[in-house]
Amino acid sequence: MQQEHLTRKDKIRNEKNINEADKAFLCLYLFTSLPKSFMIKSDGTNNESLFNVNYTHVKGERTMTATKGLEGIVAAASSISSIIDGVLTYRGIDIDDLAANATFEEVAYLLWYGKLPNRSELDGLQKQLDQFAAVPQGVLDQIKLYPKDTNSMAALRTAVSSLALYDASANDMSLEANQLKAIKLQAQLPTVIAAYARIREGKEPVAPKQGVSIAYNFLYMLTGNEPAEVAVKALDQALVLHADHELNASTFAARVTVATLSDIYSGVTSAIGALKGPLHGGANEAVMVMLEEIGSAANVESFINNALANKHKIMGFGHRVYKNGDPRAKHLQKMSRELGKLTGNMELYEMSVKIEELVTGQKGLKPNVDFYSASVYTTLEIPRDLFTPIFAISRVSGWSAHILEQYQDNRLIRPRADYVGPVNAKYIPIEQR
Ligand SMILES: CC(=O)SCCNC(=O)CCNC(=O)[C@H](O)C(C)(C)COP(=O)(O)OP(=O)(O)OC[C@H]1O[C@@H](n2cnc3c(N)ncnc32)[C@H](O)[C@@H]1OP(=O)(O)O
Ligand SMILES: O=C([O-])CC(=O)C(=O)O
Repeated sequence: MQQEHLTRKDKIRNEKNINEADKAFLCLYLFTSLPKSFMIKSDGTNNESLFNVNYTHVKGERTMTATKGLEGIVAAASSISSIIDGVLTYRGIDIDDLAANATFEEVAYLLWYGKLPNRSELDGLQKQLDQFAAVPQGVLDQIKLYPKDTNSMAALRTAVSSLALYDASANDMSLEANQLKAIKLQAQLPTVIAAYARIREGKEPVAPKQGVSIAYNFLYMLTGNEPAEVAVKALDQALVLHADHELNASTFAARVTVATLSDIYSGVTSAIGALKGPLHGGANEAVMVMLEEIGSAANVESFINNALANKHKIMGFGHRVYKNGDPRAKHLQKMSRELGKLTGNMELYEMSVKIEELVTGQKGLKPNVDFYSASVYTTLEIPRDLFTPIFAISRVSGWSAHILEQYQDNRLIRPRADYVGPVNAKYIPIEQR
């Protein structure tokens, strides 16, 4: 076995380009055979740097130079979603195909079970979602006690953590129990968010409806009214587009948490905390803050020129992995345009297009998934601070699929730090400091 590893490793080392199978192999090889936090580049090019780890010696112990932000580090093998040459797939199916044809429930099933559901499997999932969608009264009572100005993602993080307290199977680590908890979380997140949004306005939560899609139910529970078909369709497609994204920061956080063999609620709570930040999921709300600050299409040019000249980040642009554009953004752009036309208000869409022209023209940065989702959700009359919670409604499918995958072949995730602090320091008694 060791010989086989070495032969393949040497083959890869000598090639100019390595393929995905080789990359996956290398990842496994490196994690099982070499010093455990060995680094490789993930850009597909083989070169000396593939094996070029900068070692330093601290007290005889070999440590490595850190890669800031873990850029290019392959930290897990996964069969859930892939980004290869700028193409995103869920279980091998192109996101463009799924965005055009799949419902969010089909996608969630695909992520959890590795295949598209047949009719009876999809019906079975719908029954389970119906069964679990109601949230324990204890959780609703707690939400009523949250300060009215609580940050929406902080509220979601706390509520999801407390869902565990009402689930007798929270610490059951069997595969069956964890699969069921994944469905439970998927069913309950929309209910929690809609309830929170109503409670803070002094309204009673609306109970979930049975036999309808997650997109429909969320809009229904939020407003108490039957949502328009076009709104349900747009939200459903947005949920499809946000469902999973390989080892993004929140999914990685979830995997790190459960790799200690902690429970699925802890993993999802960690993930919500990571998604909240404006460099990740929180960017969709930050885009809307920017659009509101700009105010109208006439102000776009001066605002963007000024922001770029002052080296401010433009929210919703740039991406760690996609350098030639996020394949999800074009779907959201189209949705933004169509919803604008339907509602007869193209202002946000036109502002967004103008921003894109300027930022791409001047910086070469392309919009990511968060950019056009801001105008889409606003046109759907969703409050700005629910954009990131909506991301979580979708991404909990991916988080839980990754958590299940992590449990299947678990190893504690514990990298090393490159120590750059003082050495040979001595304790100084307090009276001498
Ligand atoms: C669902 C998601 O999480 S998608 C990402 C959502 N986040 C955002 O939209 C926030 C805005 N974007 C960003 O902050 C970044 O592009 C990130 C966090 C997404 C990726 O960050 P990194 O891979 O670390 O790229 P990094 O921040 O090093 O950027 C490289 C260069 O591009 C610049 N840059 C990157 N993004 C932007 C941006 N949105 N606006 C202006 N400049 C930018 C950086 O300032 C940096 O310039 P420099 O080399 O002159 O210093
Ligand atoms: O992958 C990332 O770094 C961020 C992202 O686009 C996502 O989570 O959808």
